[in-house]
Amino acid sequence: MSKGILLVNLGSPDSTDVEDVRTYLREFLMDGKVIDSPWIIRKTVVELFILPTRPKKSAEAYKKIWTDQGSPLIVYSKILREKLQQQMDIPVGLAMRYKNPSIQNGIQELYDQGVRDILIVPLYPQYTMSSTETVADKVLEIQKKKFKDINIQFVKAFYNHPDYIKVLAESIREKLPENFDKLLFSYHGIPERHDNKALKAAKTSGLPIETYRNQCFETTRLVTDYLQLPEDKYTTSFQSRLGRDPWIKPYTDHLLEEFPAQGVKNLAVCTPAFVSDCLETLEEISMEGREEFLKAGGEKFTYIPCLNDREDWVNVLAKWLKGWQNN
Ligand SMILES: C=CC1=C(C)c2cc3[nH]c(cc4nc(cc5[nH]c(cc1n2)c(C)c5CCC(=O)O)C(CCC(=O)O)=C4C)c(C)c3C=C
Ligand SMILES: [Fe+2]
Ligand SMILES: [Fe+2]
Repeated sequence: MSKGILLVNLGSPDSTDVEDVRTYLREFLMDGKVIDSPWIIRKTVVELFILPTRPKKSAEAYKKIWTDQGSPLIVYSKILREKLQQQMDIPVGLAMRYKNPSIQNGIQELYDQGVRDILIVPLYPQYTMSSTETVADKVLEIQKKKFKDINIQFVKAFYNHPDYIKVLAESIREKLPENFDKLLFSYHGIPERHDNKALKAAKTSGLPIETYRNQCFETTRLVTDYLQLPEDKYTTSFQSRLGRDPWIKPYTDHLLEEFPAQGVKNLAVCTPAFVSDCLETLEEISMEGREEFLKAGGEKFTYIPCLNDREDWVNVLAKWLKGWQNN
């Protein structure tokens, strides 16, 4: 059977218009793996409490990072796809979980090229239900409805893969300033409830317990071991909270405010839950987070970019994908 690859990232609004942001947020937040309450409660919360006000605020944030080519997340994902395609002799497609280019179109384009065996690559190093799992759900739903004659496989979470750890660590080493006081690993947060669900499922299935929070701490441990950083030089936190439920701790914004009083004046921040720079890294961390830290008395803030289209990252992905292609 003819093989092909589909990279899948989260997705962005089609533009920074408030209406486009609203449509995007509706699709995103109505996903039962993102807001995991019964449909009627989710619908009420999203339509009555989030969508009337959040799109305007989010559109303003998107405007600050938008490029002539569009959303950074999509631009970086497209460049990554192009560079990977140059190294692969099977088709490589790109799709987004929410909005465009859609997963359905991504599969259709591969199908039209004769592909019947697809490897889905969710561009998330750590696994959780609101990222990797919802990609798998959507792909399988589309396969069942429209592409019954194709075979689908998924790349697993790669947060602890030595190849990934090496490129992440090297990307950090290149940007770490001399005499930094602390390196902060800030990961996208999730509600505590989501991790508790994962823990319960792991206990009943007898599988190893790998909550999202554990995977993030393990990423930090492996990278800092590689870089041989002493324990007082780094810490881990979680960003991007939404709503009133408790999210996994510690919270990035709290640490950024507390650091200067603890003597952390020269801070570097990396964001390893994201492989492509996006709203959450460029606006929330590199703009808002920087401002918060400096306002609290910090002196130097270094944002360390995501892997984006780094050559060593493209090479690692190509190596993994060629392994599957030749299998
Ligand atoms: C690491 C992957 C991600 C997980 C896990 C995740 C969970 C999650 N996110 C929200 C709510 C929002 N996230 C938003 C933006 C956003 N989230 C991720 C990745 C993960 N989210 C990315 C890459 C982005 C940036 C997208 C871009 O276009 O650049 C947003 C939208 C922006 C905003 O209004 O703030 C929301 C909302 C929840 C509720 C959640 C888990 C339950
Ligand atoms: Fe998110
Ligand atoms: Fe955010």
